[in-house]
Amino acid sequence: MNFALKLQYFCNKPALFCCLLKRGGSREILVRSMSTTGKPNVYVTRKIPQKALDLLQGECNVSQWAADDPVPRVELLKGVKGVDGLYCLLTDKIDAEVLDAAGPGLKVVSTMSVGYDHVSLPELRKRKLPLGYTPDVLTDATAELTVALLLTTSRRLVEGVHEVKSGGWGTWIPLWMCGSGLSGSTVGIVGLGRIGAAVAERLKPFGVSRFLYHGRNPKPEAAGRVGAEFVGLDELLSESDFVIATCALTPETKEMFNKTVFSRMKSSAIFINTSRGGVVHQEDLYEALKSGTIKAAGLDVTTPEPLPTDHPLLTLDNCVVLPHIGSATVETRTEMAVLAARNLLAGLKGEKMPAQVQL
Ligand SMILES: O=C(O)C(=O)CO
Repeated sequence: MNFALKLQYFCNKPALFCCLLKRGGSREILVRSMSTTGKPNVYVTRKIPQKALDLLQGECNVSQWAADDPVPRVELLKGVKGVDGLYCLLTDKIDAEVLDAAGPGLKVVSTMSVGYDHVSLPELRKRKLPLGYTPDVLTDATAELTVALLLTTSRRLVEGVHEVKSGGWGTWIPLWMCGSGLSGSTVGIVGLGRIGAAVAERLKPFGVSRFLYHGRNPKPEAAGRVGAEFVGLDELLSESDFVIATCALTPETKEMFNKTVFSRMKSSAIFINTSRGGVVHQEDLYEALKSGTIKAAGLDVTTPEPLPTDHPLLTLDNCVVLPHIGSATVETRTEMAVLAARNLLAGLKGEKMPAQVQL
């Protein structure tokens, strides 16, 4: 929607008073809608799918950073002032400062993501604030992308396409552009949660011979579906041909994939990360890829995001980097946005949310 349409759209809403501020470009527009109807006030930190916005606007007065770029911190701190509910994204750091800026009327925080490492749980606990998130609805899309990234990396698809376009494709050569196959391989999954288990189920038909997994606790039900063995991290690293990170980012997993961990993997190992960039020590990964300590890596997540275009990882042929698109199907992103809206609405009423984090 362009600026003029946006203005019209919000001003057409009954009982809403609109104020739009254009800040040097149509991508940075703050939409404020205020009402005297006694509905709860909520702040939405980004432009979100219309279906979710409609749900919120049906029951709330919505203020929104209606742009595709993340809300600047200073605007976030202003925008949350006095709201009852906060609808945020994984790019927004929700900490004591934001919660204090919102004030004592804040009843609920809802994030349009399954990961919630951007939200300070101790600060929520302190304030007895519930947190909504979006598990399940993105499992299939993220597992699908993980498999796609694994195959892209292991079969060197990006390099291959580049060779075709650049004239590097000469003739059929027996060992040219050879990668690694999944058939008969051992796959190690760090974090056999919903997404990790869905990845394993999708990889099984490729003829993987062994699945190993590591995490805080054994997951007998998910593991049973693919015959995965719960093992210590060292065993997983030394035995796996593919190491896949699908664990949450927590203080325990922060930068766990470091020099020591890479040195314990096979030199033929391929590392895939679709969880959070923060689980990887990126300088160590670069060294491991450059030196041949491991064979290749496929990353859907990095630190920071976006990864600067001059980042050393982007100079490597054996590293495939995607722009955090694990859950990026239209259906999935819409479902995530709607679930986050439903969570927020339930939290505002003091009801149990459809998907609430156990704090
Ligand atoms: O929901 C999340 O946590 C994501 O990373 C979206 O892809």
